[in-house]
Amino acid sequence: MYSGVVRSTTSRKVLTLVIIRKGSDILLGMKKRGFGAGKWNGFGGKVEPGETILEAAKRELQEECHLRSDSLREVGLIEFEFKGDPVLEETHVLTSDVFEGEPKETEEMRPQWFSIDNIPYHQMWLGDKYWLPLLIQGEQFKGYFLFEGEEKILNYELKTS
Ligand SMILES: Nc1nc2c([nH]c(=O)n2[C@H]2C[C@H](O)[C@@H](COP(=O)(O)OP(=O)(O)OP(=O)(O)O)O2)c(=O)[nH]1
Repeated sequence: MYSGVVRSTTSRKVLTLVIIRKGSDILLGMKKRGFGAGKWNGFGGKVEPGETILEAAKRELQEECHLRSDSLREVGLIEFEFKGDPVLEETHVLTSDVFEGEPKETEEMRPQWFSIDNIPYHQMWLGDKYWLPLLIQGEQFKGYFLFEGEEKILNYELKTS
């Protein structure tokens, strides 16, 4: 947690977010329902009790787009906070370019490959344009984003390690 940031959070939700790469493409999914619906995003969700981060990331990748990967690496950790919401979302970002299967649409996500030169940032979470380029460059990073609603960032911090 960063110094100097005043927090009023009382609990944490641990989440995963997987970005699969293939050459100069990344795989995103259009979220069809629930939190973040209508946005392109990586694949992920809540870590269930008794699961490791890695197990949860693999499970969500398979559930949401039918890809399997035994080579996911954690490269980023981002805390998302929403003003007025006491829950801090601790999001573990993992990536790999080794996977099995073909991306397949599910009830949750419609997957699509995007060139890294043509990422649809205008239809993604607002903070993604800050940290996703770091992942693409192969960097490891830690970040914090304070949102007001879904469409405004009040404050953010991002550093590479
Ligand atoms: N790219 C991006 N992803 C985000 C942001 N904030 C945020 O929670 N996410 C990710 C983390 C998770 O992968 C996902 C939210 O997970 P969730 O567990 O609430 O979604 P869900 O309702 O589909 O949950 P589940 O049932 O699949 O576990 O969105 C953000 O600002 N940018």
